[in-house]
Amino acid sequence: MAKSTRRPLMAGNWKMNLNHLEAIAVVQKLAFSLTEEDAERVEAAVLPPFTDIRSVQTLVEGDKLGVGYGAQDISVHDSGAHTGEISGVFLAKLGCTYVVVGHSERREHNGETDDVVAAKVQAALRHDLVPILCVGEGLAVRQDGRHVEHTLAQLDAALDGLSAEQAARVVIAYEPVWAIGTGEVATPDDAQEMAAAIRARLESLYDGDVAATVRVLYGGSVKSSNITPIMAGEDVDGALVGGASLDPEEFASIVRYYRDA
Ligand SMILES: O=C[C@H](O)COP(=O)(O)O
Repeated sequence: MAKSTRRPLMAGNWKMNLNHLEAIAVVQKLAFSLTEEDAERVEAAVLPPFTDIRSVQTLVEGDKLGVGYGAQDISVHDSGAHTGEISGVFLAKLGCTYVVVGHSERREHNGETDDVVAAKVQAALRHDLVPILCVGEGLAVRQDGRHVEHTLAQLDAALDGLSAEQAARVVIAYEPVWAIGTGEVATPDDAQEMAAAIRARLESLYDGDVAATVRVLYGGSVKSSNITPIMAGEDVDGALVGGASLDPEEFASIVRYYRDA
């Protein structure tokens, strides 16, 4: 299956930015900036803080906006005595399509191990949410030339025990940690190298169309000025965008990357 059969996804991870009122303004501006052609060619989604999701849902559903949405994290549990945790049951009820799992910030600052990440992938799938599974190496690993091995080990751990049908529903985001929020963007060749390695690993793990259908995103200092060459990679199907997704016009320009392709 060729790249052209996979619908590009531009997902904006707002991280801990924008309150629920600001979220409404940003989503309205984003939807206003996107044309019908943009929406047909590229899927655009925002991943706001939990406290914004209800507002985004009301706006998107009420005005039938062509913008998807999801959450930035999910509990491994479905209910019970887990203070501060957010269940996939609640996210599904709020109409979320996506949930970010295994972001490097959570791995590093919240102690999320490969086992926790795998449990979160399973929690997402249990509630029909699409996990955007983040994998990627830090600077020292890259400098040692072990970036492919490291990233594929994270991938193997996160997908452990999934059936082909489950794996086919996952979106994978390759995010080299050294390129996140630093302005240091991986080259288009770096992004393509890892996206191809991820797809080859899926091919070896699963029969059928899994490797050909799974979307592999790149994340790390993506902007409208660098997205088009990154998207030229045969195995790169979109981007997980942090800082640049907070500006609706800039994010809309990223969604419109194809106009410069
Ligand atoms: O989830 C998004 C990534 O961490 C990239 O963030 P950034 O675009 O601000 O570098």
